[in-house]
Amino acid sequence: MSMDESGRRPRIGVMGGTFDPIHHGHLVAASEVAQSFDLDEVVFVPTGKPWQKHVVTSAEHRYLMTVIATASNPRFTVSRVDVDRPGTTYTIDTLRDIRADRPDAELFFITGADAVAQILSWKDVNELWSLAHFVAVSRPGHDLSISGLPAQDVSLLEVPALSISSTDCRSRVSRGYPVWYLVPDGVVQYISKHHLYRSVA
Ligand SMILES: Nc1ncnc2c1ncn2[C@@H]1O[C@H](COP(=O)(O)OP(=O)(O)OP(=O)(O)O)[C@@H](O)[C@H]1O
Ligand SMILES: O=C(O)c1ccc[n+]([C@@H]2O[C@H](COP(=O)([O-])O)[C@@H](O)[C@H]2O)c1
Repeated sequence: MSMDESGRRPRIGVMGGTFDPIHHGHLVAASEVAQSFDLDEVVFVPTGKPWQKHVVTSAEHRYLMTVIATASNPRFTVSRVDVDRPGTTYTIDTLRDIRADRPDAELFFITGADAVAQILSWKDVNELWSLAHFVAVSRPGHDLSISGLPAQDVSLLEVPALSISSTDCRSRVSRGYPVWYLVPDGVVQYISKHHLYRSVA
């Protein structure tokens, strides 16, 4: 996608996450930011090897569940940059790779309230602000605060509260509880077909 006839730069959201599994909290957050920030596209970027999270499932399964969950939305796409890059996943590399792919675009990195609270611990945090505008969305159970972060580079957005987490989805599957309506139908079927989360919480 390049600049349109009016000279407007494409506005691209980047939704990074471990997505183990992807759920409706992620999808609503991306959809709301797309609406509020007039985005042309949201690129979902499943992590390869996140360093601040215990990952249960292979990157390939998490990537495929993300593709299934986003397939019906013409403005949602999925990138393999983090899955394919060897080594630990850092957002600084994610944003550099997406920028290299979309040199014309304005990037908006989407994070939930829990993730943004940790952002000062992220690799090369002071360089992140020049690569993207950050949008921190509300999440039940977490205070939405951006104190200590550069105000011109970070926005706050209230989104419909969905009290869903991947941890809870994994736990429910392992206990034999349904995850229908917490994750997209295709993801329910993918989890069942590949016997994911049967013995993990
Ligand atoms: N219910 C939700 N509402 C708003 N934002 C969310 C929600 N769930 C996750 N996010 C945000 O989506 C991004 C990716 O989240 P992630 O894939 O780690 O899911 P998670 O549910 O937090 O996973 P886990 O329970 O395994 O820690 C993060 O920025 C996170 O804050
Ligand atoms: O760059 C970092 O150091 C860093 C540390 C923790 C999380 N992140 C990113 O934040 C996003 C959400 O991560 P997570 O672990 O909550 O799924 C995802 O894109 C991660 O790559 C990035």
